[in-house]
Amino acid sequence: MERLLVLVRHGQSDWNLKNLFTGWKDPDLTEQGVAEARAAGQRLKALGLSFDVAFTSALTRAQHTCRLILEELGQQNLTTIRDQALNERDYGELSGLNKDDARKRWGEEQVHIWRRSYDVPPPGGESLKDTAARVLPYYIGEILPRVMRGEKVLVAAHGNSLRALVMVLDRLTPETIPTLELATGEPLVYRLRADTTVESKDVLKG
Ligand SMILES: O=C(O)[C@H](O)COP(=O)(O)O
Repeated sequence: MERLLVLVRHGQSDWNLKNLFTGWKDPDLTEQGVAEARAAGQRLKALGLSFDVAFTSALTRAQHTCRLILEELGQQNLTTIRDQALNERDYGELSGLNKDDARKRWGEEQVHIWRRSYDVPPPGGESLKDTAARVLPYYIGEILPRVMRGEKVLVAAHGNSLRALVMVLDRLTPETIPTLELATGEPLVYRLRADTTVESKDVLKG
């Protein structure tokens, strides 16, 4: 039985383009982001993949990405489950600030720690550990059981909500997680074993 799980970070958003911390703010995709999402769908289609269910967050950029991928696959009517458990990390007081301005104000190193460390939250926001504490129970309770039943599952979400998931799938540690970067619109195709661990991982680059 195939146990297929595909993770995709949304395409470029308006605030990615403007270099702003986004978090739970809700900008839509840019034109480039739309093209990235469609290209992701095309790459999945080229591999002959299709899905039985899709999951996305409560935020527009991820939902839009999910819709465009499904459109490219000819699966626009597929059951799509939205849940804020899959939302981007809450960036707290950084939300809406320019990332370069933040580096000038707090220093390169501090901003990098907020963005990429495992357990240091940005002011008023969520660390990756906090994000994992909502993403992983949702994965275990809602997503993984479907994968294990043989349903082919698409998850369209965010840089940090997916980093929390990839950390577990790829067995990264608090020490190695800071180097993990997820590109926009680049599907990660996982196949799982019967014991839920990863049998294979393919990154569909453009
Ligand atoms: O929320 C954001 O600002 C981005 O989507 C992800 O930000 P990061 O690259 O700082 O993790």
